[in-house]
Amino acid sequence: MGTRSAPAAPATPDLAAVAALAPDAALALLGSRAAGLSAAESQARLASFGRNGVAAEPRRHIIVDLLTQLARPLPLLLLALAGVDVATGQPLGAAVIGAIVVLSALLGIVQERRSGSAVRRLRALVHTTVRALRADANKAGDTVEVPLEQLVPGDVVVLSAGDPVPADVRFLDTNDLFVDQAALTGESLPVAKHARALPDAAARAGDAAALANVGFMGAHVTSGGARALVVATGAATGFGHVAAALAQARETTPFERDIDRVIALLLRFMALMAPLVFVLNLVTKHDWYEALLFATAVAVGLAPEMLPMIVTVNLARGALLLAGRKVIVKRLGAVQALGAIDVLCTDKTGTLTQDRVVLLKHVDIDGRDSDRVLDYAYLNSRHQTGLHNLLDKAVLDQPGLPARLDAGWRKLGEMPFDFERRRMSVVLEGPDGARILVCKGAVDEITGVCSAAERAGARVPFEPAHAATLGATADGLNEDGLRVIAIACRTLGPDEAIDHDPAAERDLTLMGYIAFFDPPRESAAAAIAGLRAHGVDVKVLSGDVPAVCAHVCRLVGIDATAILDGATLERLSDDALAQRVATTQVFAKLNPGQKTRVIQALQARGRVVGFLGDGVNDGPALKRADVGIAVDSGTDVARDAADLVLLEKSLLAVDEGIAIGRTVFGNIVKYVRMSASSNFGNMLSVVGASVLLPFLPMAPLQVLLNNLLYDCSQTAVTTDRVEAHYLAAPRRWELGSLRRYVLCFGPLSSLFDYATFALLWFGLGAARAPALFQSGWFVESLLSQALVVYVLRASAAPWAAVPPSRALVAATLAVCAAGVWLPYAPFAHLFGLVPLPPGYWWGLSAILPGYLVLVQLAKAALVRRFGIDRALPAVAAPRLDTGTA
Ligand SMILES: Nc1ncnc2c1ncn2[C@@H]1O[C@H](COP(=O)(O)OP(=O)(O)OP(=O)(O)O)[C@@H](O)[C@H]1O
Ligand SMILES: [Mg+2]
Repeated sequence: MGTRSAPAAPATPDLAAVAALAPDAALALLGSRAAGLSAAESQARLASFGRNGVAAEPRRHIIVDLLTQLARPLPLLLLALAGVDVATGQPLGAAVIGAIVVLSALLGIVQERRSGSAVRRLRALVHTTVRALRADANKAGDTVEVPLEQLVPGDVVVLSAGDPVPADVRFLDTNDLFVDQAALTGESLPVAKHARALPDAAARAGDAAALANVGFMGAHVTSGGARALVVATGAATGFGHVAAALAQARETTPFERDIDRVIALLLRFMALMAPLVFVLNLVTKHDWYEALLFATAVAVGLAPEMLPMIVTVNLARGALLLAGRKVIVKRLGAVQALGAIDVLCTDKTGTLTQDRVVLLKHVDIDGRDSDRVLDYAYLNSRHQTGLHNLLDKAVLDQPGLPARLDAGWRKLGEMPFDFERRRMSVVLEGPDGARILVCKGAVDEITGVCSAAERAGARVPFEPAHAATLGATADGLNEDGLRVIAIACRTLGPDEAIDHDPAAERDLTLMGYIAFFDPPRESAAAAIAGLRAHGVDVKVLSGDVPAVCAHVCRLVGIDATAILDGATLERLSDDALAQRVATTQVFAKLNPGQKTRVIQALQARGRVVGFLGDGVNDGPALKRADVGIAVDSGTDVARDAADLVLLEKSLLAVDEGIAIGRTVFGNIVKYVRMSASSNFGNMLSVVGASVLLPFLPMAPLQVLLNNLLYDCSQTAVTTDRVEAHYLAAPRRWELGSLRRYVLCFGPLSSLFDYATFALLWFGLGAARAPALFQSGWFVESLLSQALVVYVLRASAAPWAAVPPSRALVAATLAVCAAGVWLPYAPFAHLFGLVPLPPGYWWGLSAILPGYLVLVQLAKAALVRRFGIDRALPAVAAPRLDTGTA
């Protein structure tokens, strides 16, 4: 097969214009051909059109990163001051300021980059691929798996049920294609698509969603198949901006907003204090330049510049730990959110139950074995082109059937499955030429469209009188925990048209039932008990009937006494539903929209909700939940919508993941509390010293250096262990407890600063030696902040608490050693540091332990008075109803 020379990549054409063209003309317009692009063409186009992603973060050069870091008010101010230094003939000072500014920016960049690339590597493990035709493939019509992000306009892709529509596409040929574009247009039912030209498409350009021969990025194929031409990718897609907006909206979790609030709070504090420090020093020392320099340095010390970086590093560490448990993080914020969830909602099949469903029975309406029922079930599963789920697979796996039924039957039409109708039909022509509609689906949804039943070979009308006896068979199977699917048929009239209209599902004859054994996973009961022990409620959101849900729930230890079904839920107002979700653990017969409503109702009650699912019908719920968790073996739609992907289907991994998320959260809280209190303490000392002293209490450069060293040591907090109570229950951020913390430990640390001042001033004659005073405070401040971490990191006493991580110990030792050594370093004079007399060290050896002991006493008092940070309002423990597993 010859490949023509690569056509030039055209600009992205208008989708409506392409819709108006015949398939061949559409291919030509995009410079493509039916056999697809060649590998080289696709490469070239990828370079000019860019990746097919809405939120593609370009990899920036480190210099660009550095410049962005520096282009913020504080670094700019500092660099301006360095400029003043140069102008006033102090190049050394300028160099040191410059070095410190660049160093602290680099520290942030390096950490964030390391985290970023780790997360990107992990994400690459779960990317979605599409089958694309390659003009230069070995065999015409061969497809290659192409990562979704690498699709380009002109690519020809092959789509089938369960596939996401990977870009904006023009269908080239279709085979009973139905597409669900609810996420984009709000139509809840799948819409039929075809490949014919729509000459008037341009006139309806405003109503792109109505175009029946195009598919939109963000939709997915519910049934049938198609070959499609990629027209627009990435941000150029019609809904690219919508998707980008959605992605954006999703980025800020309550936790992230809390972090932003803390940052805003600290910035306000800084904005208040820095001018005050400037004025105080100006008034007392009459040197505006020194005062400005000092106030700026203080501002740098107070700026929460490291906080975003610490949060990112913490989350990335969590993501790596989760990867070790075979859980892949797609959105970094989800690590913390996973630790925060207090309800886990889960789908039933494949999560609580095993991946294998076994067909146990095929019976007529009276419960007698019937091969005819199985035959019809097989014909339906065999010819339907929607996703083959576990039920279809179990039917198709029946031995012996294919040989008997594969010959002689021809498919004429199909009414694909959807989660509103809960049934699907195929229209077939039998070996005898008769045309028959075969329908299978949920029992109520089938009997609703039946007017008769087959009993002992005869067709009996469907009268209310024996509706009860009819139901009894299905109910009996359900009671045994079997999933039941009803089978019904209708012979079509000779002139009855065949199309995709589900209205043809009427006047059916109920043939009987097929029943499946869907055993629970061995690990499910233990995992659910574990989740509950960790303060996480487990709720089941299923599309199946109440009886089957109840059966499975009993086996895995979920209380199923009160089951809310979809129809009842539909009648409840949002408020009423919010009431009901509190006491209900099991929700049955839900459609995808109702799964979402349950999650919203829980969120309205202030719950943090995780959702675990694997089906196409779980997509909206996965998006809506605070953390959407999909399984790798599930549908692409589910994996796309999820924040976390389980490589191994196991609830145990979720339970372990929650502990990791909580550790991350615990360490972030730890960092915020410690740095906020030490900042506050430093402020109290600086303000007092500014008023009392005739010189600056610490040279501006020393303030900067001190801050840099402390920040370095604090990054190791991300590796620390957290206390058991942090793991035991979900915790929420509490600004109240942060305030308490800061108001208690800030003044305490300041108290010991003043003790140091007194020692230096009265004991060591620093009144006439500013450099000695400044060096003395520099060392005390650094050591006390680095060491107090060991008291504040846990609510238990240091000797009783969980041991600190080795990295934290190493970082603290390094910083303390640096602090002791710096006054004696060969370059000490650059920072205005001078050697300290023995008297100072003696004094310090009393001040530091005194400080640590007092902090421990104060902390113990706080814990006694307010408890270890208040946990969430206790979740009413559900009654454990353990059946026999
Ligand atoms: N392949 C199928 N053929 C016919 N009917 C089906 C098929 N798949 C599902 N149904 C019907 O639709 C109902 C809802 O589908 P499904 O069980 O997949 O929903 P779900 O919410 O994912 O439930 P689960 O919690 O069991 O995973 C099923 O109980 C069944 O009655
Ligand atoms: Mg399911």
